[in-house]
Amino acid sequence: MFCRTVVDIQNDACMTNIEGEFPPPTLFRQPLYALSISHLRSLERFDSEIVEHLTHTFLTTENLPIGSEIRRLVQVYLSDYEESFGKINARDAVYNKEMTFSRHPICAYRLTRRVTFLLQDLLSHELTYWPLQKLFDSLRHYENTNTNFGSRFLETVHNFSQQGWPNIENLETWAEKILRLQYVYNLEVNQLADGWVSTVPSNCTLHSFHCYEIAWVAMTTDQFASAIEWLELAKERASVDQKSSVVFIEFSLRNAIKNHNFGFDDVIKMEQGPWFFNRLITFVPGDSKNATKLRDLQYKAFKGNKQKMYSRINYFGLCSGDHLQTEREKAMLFCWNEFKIHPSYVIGPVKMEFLSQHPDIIQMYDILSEEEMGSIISESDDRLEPASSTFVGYNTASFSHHISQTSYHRSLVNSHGSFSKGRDLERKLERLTGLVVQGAVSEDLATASYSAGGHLHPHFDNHKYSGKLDSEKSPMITATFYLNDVELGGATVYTSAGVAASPVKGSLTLWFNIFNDGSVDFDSYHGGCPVLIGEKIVGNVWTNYEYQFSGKCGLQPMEKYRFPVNNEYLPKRKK
Ligand SMILES: O=C(O)CCC(=O)C(=O)O
Ligand SMILES: [Fe+2]
Repeated sequence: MFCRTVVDIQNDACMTNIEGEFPPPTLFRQPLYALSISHLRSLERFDSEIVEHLTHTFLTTENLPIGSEIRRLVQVYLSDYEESFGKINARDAVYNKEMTFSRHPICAYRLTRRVTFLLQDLLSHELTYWPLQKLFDSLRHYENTNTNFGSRFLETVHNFSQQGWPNIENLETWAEKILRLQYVYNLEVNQLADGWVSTVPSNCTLHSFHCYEIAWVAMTTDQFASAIEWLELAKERASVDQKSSVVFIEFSLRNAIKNHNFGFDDVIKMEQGPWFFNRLITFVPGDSKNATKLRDLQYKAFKGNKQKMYSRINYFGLCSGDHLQTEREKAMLFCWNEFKIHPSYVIGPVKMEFLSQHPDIIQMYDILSEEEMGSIISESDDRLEPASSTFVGYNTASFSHHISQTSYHRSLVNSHGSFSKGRDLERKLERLTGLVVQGAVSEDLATASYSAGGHLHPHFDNHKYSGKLDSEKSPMITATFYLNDVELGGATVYTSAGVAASPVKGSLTLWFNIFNDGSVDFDSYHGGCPVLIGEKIVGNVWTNYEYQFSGKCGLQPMEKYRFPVNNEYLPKRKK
């Protein structure tokens, strides 16, 4: 449960059930406003249409008498919208704008919140507190309904309601995503709240109560250091914006500090979760600002360590642009034109690059056509579903923390099934690898789509149906196709190999998940970094081992597969 303001949270009714005012419309399928960029875009379009209606009605004062509650609620909605445009007039904003809120995590948070809370306030007033369900039933007769806003407004609301209403869970997921961006990329809370995402500014800022709400989600997912930081910021902002109770925030802050200190252990601190500070926090105001986050200490101490337990640490660094390969490893990397791998490339070679040698991780560029990418993306849109833990092998990833359990598969959506261009991709992969890819050998092409804040924790690609890591069922090779340009963030990182692949549209990365004896190679451990701005859509093809090489073995166990360069295997690296 997520209350809208600090003032509300002090109110018992809010604690019981804010959703009680509007029981969730069970009739409608749950939309994915926090996960799917296309759903989010439709929310943004709806918001913009609402603003158009409201500004229009606003001009006719007799519909909204000065001093009336309905006028106040309209004003609240419009000024919330205007704020996201740097205070320009809503009427101008709505005509000038492109779809920009959906790309940006703070704007998307504000957008989702505006429709979830502010529009519902408005509707509940306008429509005399009917539960939404009833409202929608009655809207079938909206032609005869006389409202302040006119029947076209209700038509817009009605049409949107067919696809489902945003709810508190969507908003919590946005808060989780903002927390994840902060945590992985080590962003400053006050910069985020000023609308900055890494180096990119925006007009979408956060008030004291927004900061409080984010802190609340941090607390419920045990991210103590972040909870304390967001509460400190909420307190600072409340004393300026006067929009929430400083006393109440202080109360929550004491609570967060108590919880932090209760879980913190000085003796084993370097083994503790990175969501603590490096020492106990006192109740002296601002004390946490002089403490260091364990995340930072641990990163300094353990980065580049190839053991699995440090994969999370490497993930932070690689996502943030650090290179964790040694100078020797880097010296072995290069690009080349590959024309010998298949006769079809003799005249038009493929541009290839070693991102890592030993383990071989390759990126190949300009592999997909616009038509192929467009077709796959549009087909994915029709069958989005939140990623399930079995599909992407989450159960093999190491995590011991609530943050991962809850937000793990709440940050991206998958689409599977048969794609009309799926066979084309398989055929290309056969030419590029010499492996049999078509038919039962591979999983069907599956896409994963991430909106801002979406990520995939480091993991092995094990077979989607096997509960445990099983070499016979592990894909031998993974090909990840990048189907769009990501504005910022969203690299694929290999936490043991210490390298990141940029999601370049039309390219693919290719790597081996197993050794030549079929056992799993830990160097294949990888994850998808959170998207900072924009969206990321990838297509994965997993080609299995058992069909390719049953009965074959290498001269030695646990040898890595190699990728030839114009038909020649490069000399092995000396240990
Ligand atoms: O999105 C990425 O960068 C990686 C995707 C991936 O590893 C997976 O879907 O298993
Ligand atoms: Fe993967």
